[in-house]
Amino acid sequence: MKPVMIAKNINKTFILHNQGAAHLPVLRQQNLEIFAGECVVLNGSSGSGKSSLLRSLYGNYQVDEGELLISQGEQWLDLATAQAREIIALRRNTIGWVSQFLRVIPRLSALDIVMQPMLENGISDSQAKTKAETLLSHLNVPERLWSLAPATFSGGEQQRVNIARGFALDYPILLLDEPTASLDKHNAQQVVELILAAKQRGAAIVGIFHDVWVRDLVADRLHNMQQPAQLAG
Ligand SMILES: Nc1ncnc2c1ncn2[C@@H]1O[C@H](COP(=O)(O)OP(=O)(O)OP(=O)(O)O)[C@@H](O)[C@H]1O
Repeated sequence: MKPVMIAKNINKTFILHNQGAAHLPVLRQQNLEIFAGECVVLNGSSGSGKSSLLRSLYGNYQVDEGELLISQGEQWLDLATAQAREIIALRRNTIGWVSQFLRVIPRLSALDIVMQPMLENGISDSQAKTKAETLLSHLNVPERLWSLAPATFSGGEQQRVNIARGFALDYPILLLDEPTASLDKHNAQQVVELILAAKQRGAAIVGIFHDVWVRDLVADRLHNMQQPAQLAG
C-alpha cells in the first residue's frame, strides 16, 4: 500500500524580522508517511513544533526545505511548491482541517456552516442537511441553536459546530489540531467516535491531542518531534 501523504526532510526556521531578524529553527529533518485508515499523533513537549508541522501539512506555512507530497491518484502534488490555487483546490475535497476554534462566518447559521463544505462539493441540499443535523445531534449541539449564527454561542458550542463542519465531508486526509481541547469528557468521547469512524472509512489522519486518554484511543502510532533544545544546534 502506498502512503496518502509523505513529508520528506522538512526544515523550517522562523525569522522574526521585527526582532533583529532572530532565527528560530522549528522543524528539522522531519520525515513522516501517513497511510489510509490510520491516525498518526504528533507527540512532543510544548514548543516542539507540532502545530507548525500540522500547519505545514495544510499548506499554511511555507517550509524552507523538503517535500510535502499529497497523493492524487497516480500523481503527487508537492505542497511545498504548489500554487495557491492548487492548495485551495486540495482543501476543497482532499484535506480537511479541524481546529478547536470556529472562524465565525457572519450571519450564517450553525446548520449552514456545517452544510457549506458538502454543498461546495455538489452534495444535494437535502443530503447535506440530513448529514449536518446528524453531526450536530451527535455532538450535542442543542437543536434550538441550529438556525442561529454561532457568534453568540459558548466556546464549547462553537467548537462542536466547527468539528461537525470538519467531519461533514469524507476527506481522504484529515488534520486535527487539538479538536477535543476544552470539551467535556462526554463530548470528547463523541469526537473520538467520529475519528474512529473516519479511520474505518479509510481516512488518513494526523492529529495533535492534549488529552492522553483521547490520544490513546485514536492513535495508531506517535510521531515524536525533536525537542526545542535539539533544534537549536
Ligand atoms: N508564526 C510564527 N512565527 C514565529 N514563531 C512561531 C510561529 N509559529 C510558531 N512559532 C514558534 O515555533 C515554536 C514551535 O511552536 P508550535 O506552536 O509549532 O509548537 P507546539 O509543539 O505546537 O506547542 P504547543 O504544544 O505549546 O501548542 C515556538 O517556539 C513558537 O514560538
